[in-house]
Amino acid sequence: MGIFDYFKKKPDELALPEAPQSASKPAAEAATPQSIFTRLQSALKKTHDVLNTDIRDLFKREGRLVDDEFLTELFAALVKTDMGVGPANKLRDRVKTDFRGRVVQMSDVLAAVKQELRGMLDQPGQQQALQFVTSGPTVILVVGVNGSGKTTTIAKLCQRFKDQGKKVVLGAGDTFRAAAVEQLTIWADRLGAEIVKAEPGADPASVAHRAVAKAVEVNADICIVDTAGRLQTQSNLMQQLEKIHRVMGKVIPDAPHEVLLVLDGTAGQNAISQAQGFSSAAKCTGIVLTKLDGTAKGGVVVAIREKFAIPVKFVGLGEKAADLAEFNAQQFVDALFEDLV
Ligand SMILES: Nc1nc2c(ncn2[C@@H]2O[C@H](COP(=O)(O)OP(=O)(O)OP(=O)(O)O)[C@@H](O)[C@H]2O)c(=O)[nH]1
Repeated sequence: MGIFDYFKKKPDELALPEAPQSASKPAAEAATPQSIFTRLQSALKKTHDVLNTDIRDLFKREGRLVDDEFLTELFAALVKTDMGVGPANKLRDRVKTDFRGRVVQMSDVLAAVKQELRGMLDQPGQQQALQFVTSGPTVILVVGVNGSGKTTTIAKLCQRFKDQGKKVVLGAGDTFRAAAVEQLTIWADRLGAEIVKAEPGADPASVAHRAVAKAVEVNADICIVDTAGRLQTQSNLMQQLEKIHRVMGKVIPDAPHEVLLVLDGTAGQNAISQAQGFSSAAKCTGIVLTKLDGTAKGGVVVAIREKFAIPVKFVGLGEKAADLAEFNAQQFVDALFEDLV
């Protein structure tokens, strides 16, 4: 069911997305590091369970000799999370270097795996936090394939910015689908954000241009522009993204300041190939990996970090407006191996 269908339901049937809180959210409801970790932990439960079952199996008996058989089994357990062969090989090699020929406890191996994994996920030098400009609106363009969670992510970001007391303008740049415009309009109304839209079939670049101009006019802090879902193979649509870029830059010279590529976490390794085409054509500055809560392939974050020069900035942990967390390597690794150590 698309998110739009939820709005057609009666309020008491609305499991999601949740209605926004008032503009000034009570401090008690603000996300604490602990509550974010708990949410991350429950979102990663499927991936965690698959990995933990396999790793526990490796250590059925206390103390295990690290030999070729063990290393192959460890590799297989890691690869199942969809982290990719390269990262799984690296982790196996680390364990091989540290422990080969020795009898080890599970905690020894996991400490080494966790440390190596954190190093792989933490990429110093990358701007992981969203970059805000110091004057004028910060312009965020949101791109991705159909159904990856773009509109939901925009709503989540909008809620986050409104909670921070920021003024937000949304641009309904998915002019291919009337429902997408309507969906974003409902979100804008709920969240108290201004929205710029056009008739179905209108040029999305013109909507993007008007949205940025409106953000300047009303002195907004943030302008977030939606785009239609597209495949990297649709070269005309990919060129359209470049046009959207150009016209935004005519209003504010260095806009868009962030281009977020929304990837569906349930796609696992397929998410990687989606990212490859987009990251260059759309000059992406960050990735939002959605639906981590619905997948046992959460290890794909590792593969994305390994392959791309752009950081994972956020992860989607559910369908509600609050289910968006800034990506944090330490928390991710801890949530993945929670209970094992
Ligand atoms: N479980 C879960 N579902 C999500 C998440 N993010 C989005 N969804 C769901 O994914 C579906 C598609 O989300 P949309 O936001 O409509 O996706 P979109 O990319 O805008 O779709 P198009 O406009 O068709 O390209 C909806 O049912 C959302 O509720 C998430 O983090 N977790």
